[in-house]
Amino acid sequence: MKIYFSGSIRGGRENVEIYRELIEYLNQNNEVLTKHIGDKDLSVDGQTELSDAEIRKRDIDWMKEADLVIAETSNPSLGVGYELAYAEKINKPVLILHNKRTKLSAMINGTEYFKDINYYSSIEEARHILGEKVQNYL
Ligand SMILES: O=c1[nH]c(=O)n([C@H]2C[C@H](O)[C@@H](COP(=O)(O)O)O2)cc1CO
Repeated sequence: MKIYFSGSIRGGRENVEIYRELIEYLNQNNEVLTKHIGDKDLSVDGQTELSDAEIRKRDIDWMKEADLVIAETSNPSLGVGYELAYAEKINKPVLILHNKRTKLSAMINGTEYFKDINYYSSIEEARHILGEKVQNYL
């Protein structure tokens, strides 16, 4: 299955290690199209080798190609929020992972389209959730 993994870049890179581990785990049995999100060398500046218009076009194309969008929403990010709304607009299945420490935005939690919202407190728990749920989207 092709997965569009969504996570914060310019919103802050504090959770990059979580993104990296989850992408590595997902990529064992799937193809993650957005592996760069887990790249520890990618800073808060984002992918400076591309223009912002090129980034947006590539990412929208990847999202259209993907079977599933997985968004890690713990670190607030305008891009992640935009991607979630875009996934809703094109009717792409969405699974959300959110750390229990913070409260998810009402604009996401209050959207009926986002039914698969999963709260976790450890990376093991997050991996377990993905292990249980991703296969349901096959
Ligand atoms: O360099 C980039 N590359 C890229 O693929 N994105 C996309 C993928 C991420 O899921 C999302 C992150 O948005 P933001 O940068 O606003 O936190 O936007 C965003 C940027 C920089 O905004």
